[in-house]
Amino acid sequence: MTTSEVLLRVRDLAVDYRVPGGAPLRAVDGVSFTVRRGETLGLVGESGCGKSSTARAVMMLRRPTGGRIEFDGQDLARLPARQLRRLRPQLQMIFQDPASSLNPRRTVAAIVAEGLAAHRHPRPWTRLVDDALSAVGLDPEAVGHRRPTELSGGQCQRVALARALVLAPALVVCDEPVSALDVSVQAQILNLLEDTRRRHRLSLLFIAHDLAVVKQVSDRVGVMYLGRICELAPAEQLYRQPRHPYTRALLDAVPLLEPVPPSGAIAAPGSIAVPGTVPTPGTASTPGEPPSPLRPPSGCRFRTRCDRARDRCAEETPPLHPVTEDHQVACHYPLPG
Ligand SMILES: Nc1ncnc2c1ncn2[C@@H]1O[C@H](COP(=O)(O)OP(=O)(O)OP(=O)(O)O)[C@@H](O)[C@H]1O
Repeated sequence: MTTSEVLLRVRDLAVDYRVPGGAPLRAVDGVSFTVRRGETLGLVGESGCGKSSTARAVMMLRRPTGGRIEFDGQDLARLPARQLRRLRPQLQMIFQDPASSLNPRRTVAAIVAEGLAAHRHPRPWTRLVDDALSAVGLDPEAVGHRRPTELSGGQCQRVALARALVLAPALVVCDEPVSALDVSVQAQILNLLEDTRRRHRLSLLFIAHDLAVVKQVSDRVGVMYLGRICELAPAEQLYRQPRHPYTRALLDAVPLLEPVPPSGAIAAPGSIAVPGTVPTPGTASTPGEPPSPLRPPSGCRFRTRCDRARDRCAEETPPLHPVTEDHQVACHYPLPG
């Protein structure tokens, strides 16, 4: 992969939180990945594994404790404040709960213009705001003067995306962008994100706990467990042939989407309704709860829940290493390929 293909390179990222009495909580520990230009990288894992902390660090909303975040070749943590401010429009984020991330007292048009004002974009803004709203499938005439409380959850997430797009970003970090939405609306927003990525040649860092959702939009997927990436691979490969026992357990525990058989089955309640697909329930589940990040297990962090664990897993931390080109696994005893 050449440097020019990579838009974001995260190296050995660490994020700590202060907690009362004792050592800090390390929420992200040695995470490395790249996001290529025009690519969607999915990050998936159970609640508390460090996905949002990674996202906030990439956005420099929280200063990393260690490691590097290189955006277009520049290390964000070491950039002078003025240069970081100049880069900001290129890095945008959309959040889980669209309604609460939008100011309820402002009109939709004013919300979409917020970034233009913050970055002192020369006026007039009307055309840019209207174009951004149209790009996310909203009629500027119909919604521009409304307030978020008058809109549905799906419409609010479209407004949040328009607010990001109006600044012509190169990277949009999406932190659980559909998990607060109704199932039928989720599919529309995922399709919109995919369509927007293609049309604007955006890179997306797409974070979700739902494997089916991540599968639908991602080119490559990183699986996180207790602050670390345990597997990183092209989406199709990861879902077809996971090599880490944790990824296998996650996949076995959830319904995923498969092509509809010729007879045309109906999607089960609670699944994502994507035309031409139907969920296939798995059998196994991930045993037990993840350990606390305050006291992670020695060696491999997954070993306390892994039925393949041996002595070595408690003694040595498995590094993320390639098992095939583009497919990396952090496991001493990966599943057969
Ligand atoms: N501000 C904070 N102070 C202390 N601990 C925190 C803080 N934010 C997150 N954590 C802890 O850091 C760990 C990682 O949290 P994070 O929110 O990044 O995970 P996540 O995978 O995004 O989970 P979720 O999907 O539930 O948000 C968790 O143990 C969490 O309790």
